[in-house]
Amino acid sequence: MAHYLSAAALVASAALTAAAPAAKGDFSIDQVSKGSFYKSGPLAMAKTYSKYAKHGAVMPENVSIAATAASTGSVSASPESYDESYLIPVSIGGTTFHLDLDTGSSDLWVFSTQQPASQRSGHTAYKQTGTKKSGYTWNISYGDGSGAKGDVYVDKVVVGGVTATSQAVEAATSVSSSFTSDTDNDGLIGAAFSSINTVSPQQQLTFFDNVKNSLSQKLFAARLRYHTAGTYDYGYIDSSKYSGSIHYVPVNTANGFWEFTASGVSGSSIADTGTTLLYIPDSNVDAYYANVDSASYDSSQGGYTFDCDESLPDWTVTIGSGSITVPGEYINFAPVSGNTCFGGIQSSDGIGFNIFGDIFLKATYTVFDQTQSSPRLGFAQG
Ligand SMILES: CNCc1ccc(Oc2cccnc2)o1
Repeated sequence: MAHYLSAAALVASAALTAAAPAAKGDFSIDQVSKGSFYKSGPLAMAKTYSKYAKHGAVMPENVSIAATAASTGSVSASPESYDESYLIPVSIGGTTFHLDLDTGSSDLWVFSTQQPASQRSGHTAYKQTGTKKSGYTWNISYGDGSGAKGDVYVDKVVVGGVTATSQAVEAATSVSSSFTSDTDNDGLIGAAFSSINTVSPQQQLTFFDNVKNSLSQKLFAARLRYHTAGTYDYGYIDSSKYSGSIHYVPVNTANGFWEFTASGVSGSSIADTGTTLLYIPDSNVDAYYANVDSASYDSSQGGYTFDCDESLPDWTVTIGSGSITVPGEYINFAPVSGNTCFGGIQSSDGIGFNIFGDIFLKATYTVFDQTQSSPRLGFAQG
C-alpha cells in the first residue's frame, strides 16, 4: 500500500537544516518558493538528498520510505469466464468497485444509483459520494457495440494503493444490455490517452494521467494471465513477471491509443486490455488457420471456429527487436456450441487497425511507458 507523508513538513525540515551556519563539509540547500514545490514532496526530497550525498547528506529514513512507498503500487487483475475481460478492485469514495482496466479507452465510469434499479441489479452502484461537476456529461461507445452515458463527479480513487485525490468519476445514468448482464463488471477504468476522454464540455484526465507524476516511474505494466489472476503494476517494473528482455517500440498517440507497428502484420496495431481477442489482417488470420485441420470461417458465428479437441499451433510475432509467442492453447478462446470452439485470432479487416487484445497480452509483460520524451510500449515474454 502507498503511504503519504506531508511534503511541506519534509521540505520545511530540509529548509531548517539548510539555515544552520555553514562549516567545512556542510552543504546548503536552496529553499524553494511555494510555487515551485514538486508534485511529490518525498520524491523531491529524496532527489535532493541523493544529489548532496557526495557532500555527506544522509537521507532520513522517513524521506526514503515516503519517496519509495508513495510512488508504486500493484493490483490484481482477475479474469471473467474464458478470460472475456480482466477486472481490478478500485476504491471510489471508500466503496470498492470491480472495473475493467481498458487501455483502449479513456473514461472511468461506474454503475450508479441514477440508473433504473433493474438496469443495475447485481452491480455495485456509485452513490455519488463525490462533488458533482454541474453540467458535465459523458457518452461512450465501444468496439463491440456496447455503450454507456451519464454525468460526472470528482472523488478519491485508489488503485493498488496509488491514490488520485480528485479523479473524474463518470456515473452512469444508462448502460447497454451487455453491461447490465455482466454482473461481475461495475464499469471501466480507461488507460488510453486523455485526448479521447468523452466528457463534455471539458475532457477529463485518466487515473494514470492524474497519478503519473507521483509514481517512481511514469509507467504501468500489464501482466494478464491465462485463466488465472494477473496484475497491473504502477510506477515500477517487476522483473519476476517476465523472461528475457523488454523490447520497446515507439507509440503514435494521434488517435489516443497505445498504437504501434508490429512486423509482418500490416497496418497499425493497438495494445488494448479491454478487448478480449487478437484481431489481425485477413492474410495473417488465414495463414494461421491453414495449419488447423478442422478450422473454417463460420459466417453464422462471425469468425473462424474449429474442433475444441484440436491442438493449435503457437502464434509468434516480432515487435521491434523482440518476439512474442502466444501458445496455441491460448488461441482456443471458448466453446460456441457442442464441440465447436471459437478462435482467439480473428480478422481486423473492417476495424481500421489491428487490436492486440487479451489473447495476445496474456502471453506478455507489457509496459505502458511515459518515462521518455514520448510514450513507448515495452513487450516481454510473460
Ligand atoms: C462485452 N460488452 C460489454 C463490455 C465490457 C467491456 C467493454 O468495453 C470494451 C469492449 C470492447 C473493446 N473495448 C472495451 O464492453
